[in-house]
Amino acid sequence: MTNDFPQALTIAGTDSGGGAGISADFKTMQMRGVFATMVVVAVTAQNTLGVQDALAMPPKLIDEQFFSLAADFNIRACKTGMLADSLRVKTVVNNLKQYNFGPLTVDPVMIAKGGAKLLSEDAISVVREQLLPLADLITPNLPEAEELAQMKITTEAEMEAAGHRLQSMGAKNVLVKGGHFSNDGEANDFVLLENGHSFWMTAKRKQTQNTHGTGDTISSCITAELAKGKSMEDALKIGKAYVEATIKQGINVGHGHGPLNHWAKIRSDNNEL
Ligand SMILES: Nc1ncnc2c1ncn2[C@@H]1O[C@H](COP(=O)(O)OP(=O)(O)OP(=O)(O)O)[C@@H](O)[C@H]1O
Ligand SMILES: Cc1ncc(CO)c(N)n1
Repeated sequence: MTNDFPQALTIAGTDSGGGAGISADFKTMQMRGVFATMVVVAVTAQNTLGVQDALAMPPKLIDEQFFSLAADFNIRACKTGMLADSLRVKTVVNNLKQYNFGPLTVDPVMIAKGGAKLLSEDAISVVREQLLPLADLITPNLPEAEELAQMKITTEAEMEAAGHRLQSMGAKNVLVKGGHFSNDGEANDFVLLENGHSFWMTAKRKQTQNTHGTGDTISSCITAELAKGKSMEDALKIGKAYVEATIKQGINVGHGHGPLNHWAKIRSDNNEL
């Protein structure tokens, strides 16, 4: 058997509400034509109104999920999302060092849109020192970039400076997401590539509260594209186009920060990218 259909892995937490975390990753990878697999690090009781409860998995069960996947699949790209605490970050780091699952995208998830902590305070330094250096791509939002780069970010120049700092700390490529940037009409993200080339990915900001899972969706789309063999630059551009489409072609589900429309179509579906 050839086992060559594009396969990707998400290492993250579940969202019972279906909009973020592994739920968003699976929908995104499925829509991008990639077979999705998962390592569940934590389970959350969550909906569009917030996170009601969470439980992290025993490290042994995390190890066993990695082992099961490595024993059977041909995973070509992987990503991390919610990692809960320092013990789980270390467990994931150990496994990533043991197996080759292709390029690693680290989405350093810390706080959910409603304010719930998805990563304990003491785990931030472990992410910075042990996980970030393994990353082919790191995709922080602004508060996460501030924590990891240990600097304030209030301007686009500071977004660029944070990107350079994160690269100097060991991440090969960096995407600093501007969804939290307090400017008027735009949602612009800064990209710094391994070869030193940098650029901005721009989009008009949609006025909507249905943005639950945007970070998970862009990082899992990039992971799916990398699993198909796209270059980092093309994967990033497709990720941006896809998340923009899932927001703009929105749906209404739930009573709070609603989920995205993962059925959304983008230009690259006509092979323009
Ligand atoms: N209202 C919006 N309109 C258009 N694009 C948006 C909007 N909000 C966020 N984005 C884009 O979505 C992507 C994710 O950005 P964001 O900074 O919101 O991530 P995040 O905080 O990690 O998301 P989450 O925690 O919900 O998963 C970025 O490309 C950002 O520019
Ligand atoms: C499980 C999980 N992962 C990530 C996020 C961030 O979107 C969330 N809200 N929940």
